Amino acid sequence: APLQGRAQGRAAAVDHAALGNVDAPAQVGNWLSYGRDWGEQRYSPLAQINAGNVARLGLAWFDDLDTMRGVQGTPLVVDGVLYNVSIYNIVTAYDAATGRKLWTYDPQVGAEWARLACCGPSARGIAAWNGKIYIGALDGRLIAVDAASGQEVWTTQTFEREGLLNAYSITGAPRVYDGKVVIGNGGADYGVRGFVAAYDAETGERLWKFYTVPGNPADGPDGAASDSAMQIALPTWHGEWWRWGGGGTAWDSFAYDPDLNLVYIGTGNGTPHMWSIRSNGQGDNLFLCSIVAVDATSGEYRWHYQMVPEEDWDYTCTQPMVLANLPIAGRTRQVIMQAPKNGFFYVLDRATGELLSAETYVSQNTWASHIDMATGRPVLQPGAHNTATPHLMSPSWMAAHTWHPMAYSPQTGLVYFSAQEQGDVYAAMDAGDFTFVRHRSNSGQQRRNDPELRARLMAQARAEEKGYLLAWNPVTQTEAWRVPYRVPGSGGVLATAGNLVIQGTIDQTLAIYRADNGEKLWEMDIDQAPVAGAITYLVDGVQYIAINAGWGGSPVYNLGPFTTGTAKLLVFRLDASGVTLPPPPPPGDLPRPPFLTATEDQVARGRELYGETCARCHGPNAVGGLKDLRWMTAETRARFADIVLRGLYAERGMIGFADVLDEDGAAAIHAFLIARANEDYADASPGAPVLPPRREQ
Ligand SMILES: O=C(O)c1cc(C(=O)O)c2c(n1)C(=O)C(=O)c1cc(C(=O)O)[nH]c1-2
Ligand SMILES: [Ca+2]
Repeated sequence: APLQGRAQGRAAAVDHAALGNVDAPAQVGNWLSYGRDWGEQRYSPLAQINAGNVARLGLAWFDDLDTMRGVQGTPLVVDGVLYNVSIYNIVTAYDAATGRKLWTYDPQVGAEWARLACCGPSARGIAAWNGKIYIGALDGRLIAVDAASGQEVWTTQTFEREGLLNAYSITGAPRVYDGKVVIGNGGADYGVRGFVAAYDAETGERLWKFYTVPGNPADGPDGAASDSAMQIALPTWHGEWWRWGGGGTAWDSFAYDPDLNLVYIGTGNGTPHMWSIRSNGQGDNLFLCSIVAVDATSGEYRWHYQMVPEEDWDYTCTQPMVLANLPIAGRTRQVIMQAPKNGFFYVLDRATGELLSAETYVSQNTWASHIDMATGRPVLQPGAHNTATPHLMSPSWMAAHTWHPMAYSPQTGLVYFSAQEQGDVYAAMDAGDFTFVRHRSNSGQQRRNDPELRARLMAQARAEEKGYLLAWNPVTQTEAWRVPYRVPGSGGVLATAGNLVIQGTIDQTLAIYRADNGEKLWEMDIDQAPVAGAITYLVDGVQYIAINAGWGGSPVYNLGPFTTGTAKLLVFRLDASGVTLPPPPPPGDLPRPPFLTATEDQVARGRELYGETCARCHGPNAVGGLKDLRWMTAETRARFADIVLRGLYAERGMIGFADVLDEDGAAAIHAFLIARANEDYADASPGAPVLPPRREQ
């Protein structure tokens, strides 16, 4: 009861008007918004934990989130109460010092949303304002709950659920800017028309709506805040893109400048991915893969900068956007920075959208050689656009950097983020062969032609891949330092005034580095590879670091036999002792795969169907997903069609796919999985008995 009282009293008392100035004394110990401040710097001025003493860091408390799925959420801390969000948007309030649970709110998102959302039931964050917590649920509900009690205050449905083009979902965190809740949505890989909307934080009433791409011109204006902007966008589209929605979803990042009264929207890829199908291979397709600045009050267009004209690669510019004031060419510039999927780091003037600089941060970039500073346009590499012939693109849709939180330290002047080099093979389907299917990946990619060329290119991509923590100087556009990892897939980043940079790693650790030079100061095995960003906060004079540790989401597939414990919320402080994590489950023997009896054609068909239907959750090439399908038991194999077609495991989120697959298709996928298991069994199971022959004669 006393804790409850404290939560009530304090959550209601917070001076949220100070959110624009999170460094006001009353706010220094809090973490009030997804990126901590409206400029999304993910930099905390707290320095009690610092480079000199971080070696004394220990686990203070943890909570088992009881899932093997990826947990991407950034918690919030408001005056001693930590609000966390787990999969399916389940929100729990804890005493931030002790971990004692105060309340849990489960919005009861249906398990089918594990499939209806492109990338699993992830939730990256929640928002706080004036005694309320805001949840953007996967199924499109924007829900306000009372911060003290966890009781629902209001709910608004933000998108239509029915109809061919309504494959929307919400994975990103809502933001509250001066009493307005801003939320976007995802679905551009399936086929939607992207939009962003703002709601009154007290009532849930919609204030404005901004479409990021034009609809069917025959339908006339939308009556939305974006109507004038669509006049700019429309001439850059060709063909009949609206039949598939066009895409351009704002599925993750926003930022806000209260002085300029601008909301910055990061937009995503087109639907279908192939430009040749979507727009007859013509036009820039505004506002795909752009930063669009709109007036916070009216939602009206102010400026845009398109990073990826002619979007053709599932490149998105929804990656974190960070506002800062930087000394550039002798004067202080108000900038917005982003490191999107395409491997370039951009610095723009955030008042005007003027491009100040852009440089690639990856070692090879097959998309563009450089950005032409006179026109602001990329200079594409020869052959960058997709044709029927498979070619290797790096960066690929897997991104040189994706949603994983990025941090900027005003103390070092450096930006920190998880970078990776992961190429992939692209080939465009003939427009005439493209059929659109609701709630399925509608990429327009062709995945069967030239298998030998593909295999060679894929082998090259795997041989060249890298993952590293990058410290980048945004003024000089050069690398300051890097920490290389074994493989891609490490998580989001936090920077603090204690000269610290904090990141969960693919080696299943939490690691802390010196912010100025990258020297490793502390690392702990946590039996999980966190993808989320850490936060830090102060309660009763003690500084804590918290992180959700649960691997998943953005495709990372080369983890090898990856056994972890369940996802957990971990909280650390100096000199904590006595709290230990339960041991991870033992690896266990891999079930030996059965003989492959299918034909090569059946396996190839299965590979293609797997790529379209299963890879998002189970990992590209059947490696590293939520559940590794190479190592199914004989019992699971016997039930394969019932699981895949008839939803035997629907309550776990694996709902049936009978609407897009038939018995033959399911059998082909099974054949592909058996083929993959046979390929990998010897390596994955060292010491196992000699492999059975690959194929029965
Ligand atoms: O186009 C979209 O609407 C959309 C949505 C999402 C999402 O909502 O998670 C992702 C992507 N695209 C995407 O391209 C992508 O690489 C991606 C990775 C992840 C993730 O959770 O790790 N989500 C998404
Ligand atoms: Ca996408």
